[in-house]
Amino acid sequence: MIVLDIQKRLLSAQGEIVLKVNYAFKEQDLITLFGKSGAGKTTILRILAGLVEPDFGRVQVGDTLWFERTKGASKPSINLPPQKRSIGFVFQDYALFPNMSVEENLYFALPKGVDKKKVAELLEITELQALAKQKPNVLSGGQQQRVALARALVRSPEILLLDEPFSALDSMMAYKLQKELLKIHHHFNLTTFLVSHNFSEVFFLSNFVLCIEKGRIAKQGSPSSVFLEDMPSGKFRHSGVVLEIKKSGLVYILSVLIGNEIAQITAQEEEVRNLKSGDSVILASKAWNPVVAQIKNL
Ligand SMILES: Nc1ncnc2c1ncn2[C@@H]1O[C@H](COP(=O)(O)OP(=O)(O)OP(=O)(O)O)[C@@H](O)[C@H]1O
Repeated sequence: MIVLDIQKRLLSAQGEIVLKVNYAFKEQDLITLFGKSGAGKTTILRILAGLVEPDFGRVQVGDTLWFERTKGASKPSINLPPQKRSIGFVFQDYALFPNMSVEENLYFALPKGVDKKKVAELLEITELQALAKQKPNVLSGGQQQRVALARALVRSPEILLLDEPFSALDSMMAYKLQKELLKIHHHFNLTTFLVSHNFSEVFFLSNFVLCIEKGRIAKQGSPSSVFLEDMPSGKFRHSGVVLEIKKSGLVYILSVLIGNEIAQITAQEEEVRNLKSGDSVILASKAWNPVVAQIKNL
């Protein structure tokens, strides 16, 4: 279990909010932190990493306390520094060293005494061997992201923290890397915390979602239990994003992007009345007919 039982006062543009999280996460889950901008998602990652100190509370990983400070105490009784926490993280801007090659970026993160084979293994699993001698500035965004991911894994962390790692990538590249992330998550038995705003990403990757609203847990559970209440059930169910809604005679033709594929279905006026391009939807089947339902943002 990873226990996060913390409180921290945050200063937001709307004034002060209190980040208050008390949850025991299952190890080896892929957990998405979901919520509006400013809700406190990144701060949760930073508290886990030891980069931000809660006002009081406890962070415990398995039997080890990483942080503990009782309410009213003048200082924490335990506060492991980031380098002592078994954590790897990848932020949106990748933060690679521009003057070092791909493999040098990885060697730099390798702890003393660890076999250099670890770097070779990670270059192989992230399919970066051919680019090992290149500098980051000649790599595509997706390749740089893969280097950042490989570097985060050099210290064999138990926990991987990802702050919107796919948001700067086009949808094809993001999908490819998401598949790779799943492979890595299982291969290294990681517990992964991912901050994401993207529904297809949440459904494709995570088995647990924590919705944060103004610093509090608003909802938690599997992606379908959190986002698909009152949604149609059916033999197939895919989440996607509406690209286009066109009227064709008495019905509407809806183009929906699901992963990298565009699906076109016919829909009735009542199904599309409140929909617009960019909305997230679920496509399902009811008595062999496709139906569409909007996913409501929290
Ligand atoms: N160390 C800190 N002390 C006080 N306030 C902070 C601290 N770090 C962040 N904040 C504030 O807390 C609020 C939540 O920030 P955070 O980055 O966690 O939000 P978020 O949910 O990740 O948002 P986004 O999706 O926009 O990245 C922000 O208003 C921020 O200014």
